[in-house]
Amino acid sequence: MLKLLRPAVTRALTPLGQALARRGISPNVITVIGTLGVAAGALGFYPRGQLFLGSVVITVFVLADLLDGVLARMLGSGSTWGAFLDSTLDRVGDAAIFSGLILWFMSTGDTVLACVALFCLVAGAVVSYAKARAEGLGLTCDVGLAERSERLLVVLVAAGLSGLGVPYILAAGLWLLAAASAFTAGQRILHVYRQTVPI
Ligand SMILES: CCCCCCCC/C=C\CCCCCCCC(=O)OC[C@H](COP(=O)(O)OP(=O)(O)OC[C@H]1O[C@@H](n2ccc(N)nc2=O)[C@H](O)[C@@H]1O)OC(=O)CCCCCCC/C=C\CCCCCCCC
Ligand SMILES: O=P([O-])([O-])O[C@@H]1[C@@H](O)[C@H](O)[C@@H](O)[C@H](O)[C@@H]1O
Ligand SMILES: [Mg+2]
Ligand SMILES: [Mg+2]
Repeated sequence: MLKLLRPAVTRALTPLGQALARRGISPNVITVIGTLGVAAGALGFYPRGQLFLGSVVITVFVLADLLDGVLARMLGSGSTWGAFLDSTLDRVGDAAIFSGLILWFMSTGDTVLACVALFCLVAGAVVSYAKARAEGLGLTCDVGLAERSERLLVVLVAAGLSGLGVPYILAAGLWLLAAASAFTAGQRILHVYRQTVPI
């Protein structure tokens, strides 16, 4: 769904991409800085209960994940190493976000929400892995309700609003995300099954 915003976001990030390209900055540098920023924001703020500030910092750095691709395409067609680095470091960023929340829930004694956040992390990884593995096998898997952008949107907005004092929003967001991620994993598995098993 959020994929529809990609052309508009690309247009918005193009001037910044051009400025970085003129200075000879590599997309890989943006990828690494974005991941370090996401990890620092998530592990520096979330475990201390600073959920609003954490979400704002993570949002700023997670947008580097769009900028690196814009810059790469501006400089040519993008590199195989860059594509690998981008997807691999996305896993590090995702792990940091949910680990930050899990550490916060554990410190408040909320083991149920800690488990839900852990489920979101694992289910999100399964969703991304299913697509990567399918594409590695020469199949397609570009389907699903909750892709990474949607998952990030839900967790960042829910954590941010919770940090502003909105009650129950983080629990509601995480339960919703857990269900949507599990559903998406099912959609992708079915999509690959239909391509591989003659009916
Ligand atoms: C008060 C409320 C404030 C709200 C503020 C909202 C601000 C949000 C602003 C914009 C939201 C924009 C959403 C856009 C969605 C776009 C959807 C999309 O498609 O995203 C995909 C991206 C990038 O994915 P990927 O990395 O796979 O693609 P790339 O474009 O990078 O291309 C990859 C190819 O590029 C080449 N390459 C790459 C890197 C490299 N080093 N070398 C290369 O060669 C190579 O060929 C690759 O194959 O995905 C994302 O996942 C990031 C999107 C994140 C969206 C997060 C949205 C968060 C929004 C709001 C959170 C607000 C919380 C604030 C708290 C306030 C609470 C009240
Ligand atoms: O499939 P999905 O879970 O949205 O997300 C995936 C991302 O998490 C991954 O890092 C990216 O490089 C892939 O192209 C794919 O889009
Ligand atoms: Mg990217
Ligand atoms: Mg990425």
